[in-house]
Amino acid sequence: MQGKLKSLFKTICEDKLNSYPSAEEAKRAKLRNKQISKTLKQHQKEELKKLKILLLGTAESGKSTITKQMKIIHGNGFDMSERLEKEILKAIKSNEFLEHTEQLWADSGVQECYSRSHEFQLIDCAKYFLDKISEIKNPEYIPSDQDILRCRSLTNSIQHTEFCVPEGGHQIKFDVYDVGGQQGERKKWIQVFDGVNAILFAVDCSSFDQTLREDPTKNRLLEALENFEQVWNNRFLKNVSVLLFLNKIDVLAEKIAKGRDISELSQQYPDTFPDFKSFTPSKLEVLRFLESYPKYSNANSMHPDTVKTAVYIQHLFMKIVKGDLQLKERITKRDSEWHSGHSCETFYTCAVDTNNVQKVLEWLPIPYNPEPFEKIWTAINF
Ligand SMILES: Nc1nc2c(ncn2[C@@H]2O[C@H](COP(=O)(O)OP(=O)(O)OP(=O)(O)O)[C@@H](O)[C@H]2O)c(=O)[nH]1
Ligand SMILES: [Mg+2]
Repeated sequence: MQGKLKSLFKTICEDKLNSYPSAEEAKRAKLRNKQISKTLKQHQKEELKKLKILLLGTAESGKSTITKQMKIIHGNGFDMSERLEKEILKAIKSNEFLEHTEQLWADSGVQECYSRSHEFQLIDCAKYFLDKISEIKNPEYIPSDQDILRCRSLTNSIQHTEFCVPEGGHQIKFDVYDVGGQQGERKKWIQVFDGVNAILFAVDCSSFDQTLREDPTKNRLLEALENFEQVWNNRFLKNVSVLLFLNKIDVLAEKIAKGRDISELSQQYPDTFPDFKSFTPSKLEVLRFLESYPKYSNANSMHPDTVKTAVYIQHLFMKIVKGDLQLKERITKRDSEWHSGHSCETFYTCAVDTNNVQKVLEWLPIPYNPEPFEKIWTAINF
């Protein structure tokens, strides 16, 4: 018995001795600890310089096009393999197909049909590519940046893009999330709401006379307003500021020049769309618009109703921001105190125009700055 106790005591002592680290091991553990906390601190610092941007908005509003612009302006652009992978090249069936398409596009009946394209579903870029079939027919054809920007490809999963922008001696990392805007895609949006620094909400301003692809009974602009109302009043986004991109101003200008008129909506939905004819934008509002589009400053280059329509649409979105317009009964009414943690700034954009987007994006690192949006924007631009 005594012998057994003795050996047990010996085993315990040896185990205990083994469990204590040697001086050398303790030193190494301390060093490892130091390294880990250094890495953590470094990581925290990097996290601080990271901006998570969410691109939201209904389908075909231009979210993916803006992401492509970010890649061109701040990323590495598109390399040859990406260009050759583009849908444009996949869409070219054969030379014979292109010949027939070219002949059809030259037909007056088809042109007449195109002039009424707001009455059916046709992608925006159709005319752009049909006008350049002779170039696309060339076996040497390689899509240009503009061709890639015009190319339409529906987003049906959450797309993540990263790029860095130098700012004040350090790099700000942008984490951009592009989502699908069709009704069925929007339930996925909540997955990326966590830790968002800013929302970039895209609106197709030219869509006032079109209906949704996924629901032909629903007006596209009304859908965009309702969707924006949901985002602006979402409790998870209470402290997230919104950059509202009133997009496709070029398409809007073309439509107005052809005689399309937003006042038709006032007749259909008088509670949402106030009388357009009696609406007059202020001088400052016109100036703000022209600053984004200096080419329209020449009175001959733009129908006067273009700026009027763009500002009219901006007012509709601002009414939602101010709580003066409620579209969906089920959306909880929030007061100005509830909204005090975020703001909304609007921009008139043309997502396929790199200069225009660059001008707007130059301002993007600013949400990193603790100053409120309005103050900075006013100081820089007006
Ligand atoms: N002319 C013109 N075309 C635009 C503009 N913005 C986007 N487009 C075109 O509109 C089409 C749709 O744009 P996308 O960027 O794919 O739209 P999206 O919001 O990502 O759409 P979903 O992925 O379905 O949510 C593309 O063919 C773009 O080239 C614009 O400002 N002007
Ligand atoms: Mg998309």
